[in-house]
Amino acid sequence: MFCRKLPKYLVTLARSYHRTGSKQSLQASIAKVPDNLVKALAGIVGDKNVSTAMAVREQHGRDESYHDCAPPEVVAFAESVEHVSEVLKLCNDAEVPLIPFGSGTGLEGGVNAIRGGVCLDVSKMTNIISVHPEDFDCTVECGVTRNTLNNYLRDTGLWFPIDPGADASLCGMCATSASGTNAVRYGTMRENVMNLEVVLADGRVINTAGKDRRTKKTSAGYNLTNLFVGSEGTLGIITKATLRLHGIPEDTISAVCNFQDVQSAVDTTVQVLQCGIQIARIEFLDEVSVDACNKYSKLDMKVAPSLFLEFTGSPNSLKDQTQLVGDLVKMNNGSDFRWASDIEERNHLWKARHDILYACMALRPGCKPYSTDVCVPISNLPEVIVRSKEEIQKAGVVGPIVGHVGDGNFHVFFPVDQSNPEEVKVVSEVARKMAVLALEFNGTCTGEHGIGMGKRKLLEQEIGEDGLDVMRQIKATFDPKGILNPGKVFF
Ligand SMILES: Cc1cc2c(cc1C)N(C[C@H](O)[C@H](O)[C@H](O)COP(=O)(O)OP(=O)(O)OC[C@H]1O[C@@H](n3cnc4c(N)ncnc43)[C@H](O)[C@@H]1O)c1[nH]c(=O)[nH]c(=O)c1N2
Ligand SMILES: O=C(O)C(=O)Cc1ccccc1
Ligand SMILES: [Mn+2]
Repeated sequence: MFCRKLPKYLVTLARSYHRTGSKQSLQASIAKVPDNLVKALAGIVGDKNVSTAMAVREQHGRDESYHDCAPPEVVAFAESVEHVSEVLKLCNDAEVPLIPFGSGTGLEGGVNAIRGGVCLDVSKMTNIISVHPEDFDCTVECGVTRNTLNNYLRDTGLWFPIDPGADASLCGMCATSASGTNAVRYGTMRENVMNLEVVLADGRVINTAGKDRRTKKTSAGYNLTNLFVGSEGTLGIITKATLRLHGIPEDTISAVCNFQDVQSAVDTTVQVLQCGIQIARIEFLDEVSVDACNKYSKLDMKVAPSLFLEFTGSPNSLKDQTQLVGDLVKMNNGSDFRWASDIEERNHLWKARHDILYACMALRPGCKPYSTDVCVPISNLPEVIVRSKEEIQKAGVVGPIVGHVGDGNFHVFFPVDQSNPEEVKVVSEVARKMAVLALEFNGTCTGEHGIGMGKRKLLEQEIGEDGLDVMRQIKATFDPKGILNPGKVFF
């Protein structure tokens, strides 16, 4: 087993834990940020950019998931890469944890300061540095969100298609390797990032593909860019991203259709892909999700397992695609399509799909989302979804299913009352069983939300002990003192 010297704050933490043996004392002994470090932070980013106010700390101590809020000791707002570099040097020298914060929309507790320390909020770094329409690329600072970028690009005829429902920061999306409904057509962040500017734990600034490089392909050495994509703030702070852009399609049509059972909806999806149809989006909703969606987004869809689809291209190609998919739907005893071709109707449909997390939360007001995120090879998807649904029913819990089924990726939303440990336990057990099932079917426990706090145990099962050791060695190379987002990805 790979081993390294514990950082100072962890030694104190471990000692105190062993003395009293309780979780409470573990929390109470979380690293304190000394006053002189708070002053030094203010010296770097300015007084107005440092806060120890409880409201600000609490805002930064949680994301949109069910994980308990763990506020950092202090929040600093960076306005430049120089700020980020100086703050990192300071925290690294003092061996104080540092947690990057993008826009806090994550779903795995990535920003929760479970070991205290400094939260570095990068949302004020919002420059769009360059757009090269002729090369289909752009470079943005870390705080730019995907909607801001797409509004900026409007007149160029280009867009950045990766769309987690939330208006997340683009570098937060790099950090979690996000995707969403468009991934079936455009890939995930991994396929759409060309270069990253990253500040390392010791304050050095690197460009993962070399300064100012923005090529569609490279075979120059190791793929550092993709090492940082999905690193969840544990290897460095991403301060700039060079991203691939795409042309806005000529024509778009959306549609909804429904099926008698889950199996037929998912079988249709698999057949669409196996026929090589270049579908733009194909999303599955089970009957519980459709019901939640109807109520929350004022739709009147039939309450049945359904597919939301989108086709893009020239008028002729749209005709061919829709005809072929229509035939496949009929073959699987699906209903006729309900088409949405005008832009308002389409936007309403996709807004409803993107709001599904909130629609599910409205099923049990006051509850927080405990969500699963398994992804399997497409041919294994029907069996994994059907068996997961059986597990949910056996446990007697509410668990609407939505899926980016074209990627073999789906979510179950369990609304949980965080203050009821018994309920959290039941739900965690169903979620664990589902993840193990996905692993048995050659899948992953997380297609797009990341490991964060909730899936650390599953990572070992997925990657294996030796694989995890290599990951720890990489972590130790980039962050020898273990200050960057400690307790995430690994225990
Ligand atoms: C309603 C809704 C719907 C969805 C989702 C959320 C919500 C609220 N998500 C999840 C979420 O939007 C996604 O994980 C984003 O990539 C998070 O980006 P933030 O900027 O909010 O990162 P956030 O601030 O939440 O941080 C996430 C992690 O990245 C790290 N981090 C943030 N900025 C960093 C930086 N500049 N450098 C290094 N590390 C950094 C943080 O430390 C943390 O570990 C999602 N996701 C998805 O993939 N597909 C989906 O379909 C959806 N759907
Ligand atoms: O909407 C999505 O695709 C998400 O990733 C968020 C989510 C997670 C779990 C259930 C519903 C929505
Ligand atoms: Mn999703």
